[in-house]
Amino acid sequence: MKLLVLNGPNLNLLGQREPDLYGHETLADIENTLRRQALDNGIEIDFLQTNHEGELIERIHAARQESDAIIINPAAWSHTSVALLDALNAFEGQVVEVHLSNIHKREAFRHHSYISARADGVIAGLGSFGYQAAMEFLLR
Ligand SMILES: O=C(O)[C@@H]1C=C(O)[C@@H](O)[C@H](O)C1
Repeated sequence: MKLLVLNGPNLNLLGQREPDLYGHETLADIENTLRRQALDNGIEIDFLQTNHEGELIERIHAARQESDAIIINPAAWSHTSVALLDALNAFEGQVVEVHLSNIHKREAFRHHSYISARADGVIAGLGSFGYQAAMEFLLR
């Protein structure tokens, strides 16, 4: 399996940004944990974090030929982006949506995610374990 892990805007600040909500681990910490989990399970893994919506969309387009499954934390674009939903609707593999925080316990504008209309599974509020749980789901 070739797994693609995508992270949206401001997640490059993990560890510094609102740690009470998003934790103290850096994105590099999270990616390193996932890299080890992937190695232990014999799967290829690739990562992209971007603050540019078009770059994320174009990486999803490329994944149509390159990746078997996607784990995505769309961050704020969860709540705004039909374009990102449309890109994921053009991807035929499994998609798991991850949110570090429980978006349903937060501001009302975070309660809806456009991406959930495409996701095969949605994980929210488990912190960085959500990414690991998503990989376990895809490996089952
Ligand atoms: O919990 C998270 O990982 C999500 C991350 C963000 O940056 C927010 O904009 C989302 O609303 C929640």
